[in-house]
Formats: sequence, C-alpha cells, structure tokens
Amino acid sequence: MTIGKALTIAGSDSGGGAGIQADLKTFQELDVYGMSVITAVTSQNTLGVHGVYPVPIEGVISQLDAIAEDLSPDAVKTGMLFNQEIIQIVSNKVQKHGWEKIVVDPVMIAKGGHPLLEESAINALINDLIPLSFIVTPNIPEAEAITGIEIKSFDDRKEAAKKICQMGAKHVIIKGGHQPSGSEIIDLLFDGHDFYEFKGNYVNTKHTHGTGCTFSAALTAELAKGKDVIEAVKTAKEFIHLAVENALGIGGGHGPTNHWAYKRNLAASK
Ligand SMILES: Nc1ncnc2c1ncn2[C@@H]1O[C@H](COP(=O)(O)OP(=O)(O)O)[C@@H](O)[C@H]1O
Ligand SMILES: Cc1ncc(COP(=O)(O)O)c(N)n1
Repeated sequence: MTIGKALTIAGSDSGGGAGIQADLKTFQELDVYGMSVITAVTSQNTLGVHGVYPVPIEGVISQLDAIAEDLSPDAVKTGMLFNQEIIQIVSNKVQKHGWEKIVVDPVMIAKGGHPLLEESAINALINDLIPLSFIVTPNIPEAEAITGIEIKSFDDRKEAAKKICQMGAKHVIIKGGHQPSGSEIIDLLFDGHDFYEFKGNYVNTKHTHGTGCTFSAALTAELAKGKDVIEAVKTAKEFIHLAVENALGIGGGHGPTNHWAYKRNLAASK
C-alpha cells in the first residue's frame, strides 16, 4: 500500500483547533500520513492567545533535518512561522531537500487579533518563501499585507492574485471568508493565466477558529496524494465547508471546526 505523506511546518495551538493540531487532524481524515515541524508553541483557547513561545532555531533545524533524513514528504505546508529567522531556515531546507509541493499559508494574525508573525518578517515571506511555493493561500488581509493592494472588490482581489504570482508563486488562492459575496463565500484561484472561482454557502457562525489552517492542510493532503490543483482545492473547500457547517460548539469563544464532518458525510452518502 502506498500512502501520501504530508508535512506541516507551523505553530502548536494548545486549544487544538488551529495550527499543527488542525493540520494533523485534517491529514488523518484525508488518509494521508502526517508529520510536523513545530516552529512555536502558543498558549491558546477559543477566547484568545495567551502567549507565544518560539522554538529555538536549532530545534527547528533539527526537526527539519530529522524528517529529511528518513521520510520524504510528498507535499509540505507552512503555517505560523513567526519570524524572519525561521522563514529563512525553512526556505533553505526546502531548497536543500528538493521539496516541491509547497503550500504557503501566510499566517499573520489570529482571529482575536494577536500577531502570529513579526511585522519585520513579511519581506522574508515575500523574498524567501513565496518564490518556492506551489500555491499560496492568503486570506484577504494577508493578501493586502503581501501586495500592498487594498482589497475592496473582486477586481482588487484579481489584481492582488496577479501580483502574488509575479512574486514567483505558481498558484495563489485568495480566500473569501473575510468578504462574503451575499450568501456565498468565493475562494479565488489564479494559476498565472486563468482565474477559477470556488463557491460555497456562507455559514453564519462564530466557530471559525482554524479555518485557514484546516483549508490549507486539506489542500496539502490532496496534493500529497497526487491530485491536481483544481481537484485539491475542490476537496479542500468541501472539507472546510462541512467542518464549519458542523462546528462542535466547544469553548466560550471562536470555537474549532469539525474535522470529522467530511469523512462522516462521505460515509453517510455511500
Ligand atoms: N463562515 C464561513 N462559512 C463557510 N465557509 C467559510 C466561512 N469562513 C471561512 N470559510 C472558508 O474557510 C476557508 C478559510 O477562509 P478565510 O476566513 O478567508 O481564511 P482565514 O481562516 O485564513 O482567515 C475558506 O475556504 C473559506 O471559504
Ligand atoms: C498556531 C496557530 N496557527 C495559526 C492560527 C490561525 O488560525 P486561523 O486558521 O483561524 O486563521 C492560530 N490561531 N494559531
């Protein structure tokens, strides 16, 4: 039996809804073997972020090297990278080990407003990581921070997508969760030539903690299985939609999504 192998390089969320925890749960649900490199430990729950503790750089290097020595990931995603030094190390190692299917989720700010990336690291993200990426998955505020384009309309989003591809990304998907279009949320994919829209109903809920992490992890899992980008985005959108629609109602704030929902729905429809 061959099994896809996916690696997440991201921060730990003690609350279990975002970060490494969301990524590994998603990999597991999509039948992909999950591995992790932890860049920072965060103390978080559904109410907010209490603290951020970056892993010493030798610890990040050592985790990356241990994986590279023995386990070759079929796809890799990055999430919370926290600072310039970590971004540069990740960039070096990705090149050194020849890892190719790189999904860059440019995590910058937690839903409650707490920064998860130092502002001084945005240039490193642009110069050192985006050019290596197979796909970048910003939300609207992240796309604005990367491009300097204020995004108010769908055309602004298209302009920002073009700019991100010009920075060297093979694909970009600008997610629409922060700007619902009526009753729908549209995620916009650009492959350097054409635009593709992925639509889903807007679910009126405050339980969206970890949506970005879960979406990019599902995308990574599908790429690790060898799916093409369109198929992978389609599955990721379905996965996150069901996860939000069937949120667990855990915690007093922005609760986690339901990582079981996609597989249970699939099983029920058979
Ligand atoms: N309320 C919602 N209902 C349905 N889908 C959502 C909702 N919020 C976010 N999503 C989906 O979750 C993913 C992440 O969206 P977004 O909120 O834009 O990013 P982030 O979580 O990084 O801020 C996207 O695929 C988006 O379509
Ligand atoms: C460790 C970690 N990584 C990422 C996020 C962003 O979460 P979201 O996916 O809701 O934007 C988070 N809150 N914590």
